[in-house]
Amino acid sequence: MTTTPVPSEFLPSNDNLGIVAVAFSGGQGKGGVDAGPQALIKAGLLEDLKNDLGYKLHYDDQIHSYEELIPAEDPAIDNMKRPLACSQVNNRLHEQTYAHASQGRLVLTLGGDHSIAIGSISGVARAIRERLNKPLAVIWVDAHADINTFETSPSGNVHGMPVAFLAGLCQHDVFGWLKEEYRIPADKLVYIGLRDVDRGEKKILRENNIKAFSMHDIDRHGIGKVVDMALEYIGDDIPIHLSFDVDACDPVHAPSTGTPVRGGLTLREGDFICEAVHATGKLVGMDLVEVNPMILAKEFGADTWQVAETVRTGCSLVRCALGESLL
Ligand SMILES: NC(=[NH2+])NCCC[C@H](N)C(=O)O
Ligand SMILES: [Mn+2]
Ligand SMILES: [Mn+2]
Repeated sequence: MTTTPVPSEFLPSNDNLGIVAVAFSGGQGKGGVDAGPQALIKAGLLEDLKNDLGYKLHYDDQIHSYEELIPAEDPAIDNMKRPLACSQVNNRLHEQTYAHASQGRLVLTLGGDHSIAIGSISGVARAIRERLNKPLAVIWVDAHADINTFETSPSGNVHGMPVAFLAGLCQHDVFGWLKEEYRIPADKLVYIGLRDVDRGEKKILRENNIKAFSMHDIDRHGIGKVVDMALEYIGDDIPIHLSFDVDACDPVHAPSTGTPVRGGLTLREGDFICEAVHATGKLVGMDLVEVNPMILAKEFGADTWQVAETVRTGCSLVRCALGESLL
């Protein structure tokens, strides 16, 4: 395969980092995931990025809850729960990540549930298309495929649907703002870490020939080979957005999340994926989502090791993707 590398002047200058903190939980039913960004920031993540990794941070010092965009009444439409909140928050977030990315900044979005990838990724994709005339590749690291359409979703939760909207596999008037040129091509999407995929999602993955590396593939080939294959599949000619759902990691490392699934990535496997993506030099955006400090706080109290460990895992993943090296 011959590919033209992305000209370096179009890639983010490696010291300018745009940050958007998104306290949104409406893509699913469990409260507390909106407290994720605050927990990550309180743990010192932004200081680490600034002081240890040397980034110039572009952060508005706000944890956005977008209250003004969330209607009091928001009944389900076509099986989508809280459709107006999900759409309006993502539309606003889209403008925020677009504003950073169009100025050549690498964009870090801290969630929040995974529905926010609709806004974060579409904003970056729009800027990349304008600046480079190229699509955006997405590496989606997750226990789940999040590719249900509103028709196939067993839960009606939008955090199980972002990829379907982003890849144009489903469209709905509620998300009418999500234009064609903000979307990502299904053949530049690759999954790592899948282990809990709904029946309807498997059909969508098969029918659209979407590249996916499950935990089974990681067991068989090892994480090094799987990441090599994923990066080779994308090719070296387009920028990458890394969308990391903390539940990709095993519940041993990330127990405080809304939909944990056993048999996941070790901390090192998660960190390795991030390090390898960083090493490509083509990372233009990252999401870190689904850290929910309340999940286990309810059961065991706020200061349990489970909450601290999940936050620590989230911070580690972000630092690795942004260039923390071992030596
Ligand atoms: N971002 C997540 N944690 N997604 C979990 C999705 C679970 C399930 N597949 C659903 O559609 O509801
Ligand atoms: Mn997940
Ligand atoms: Mn997810």
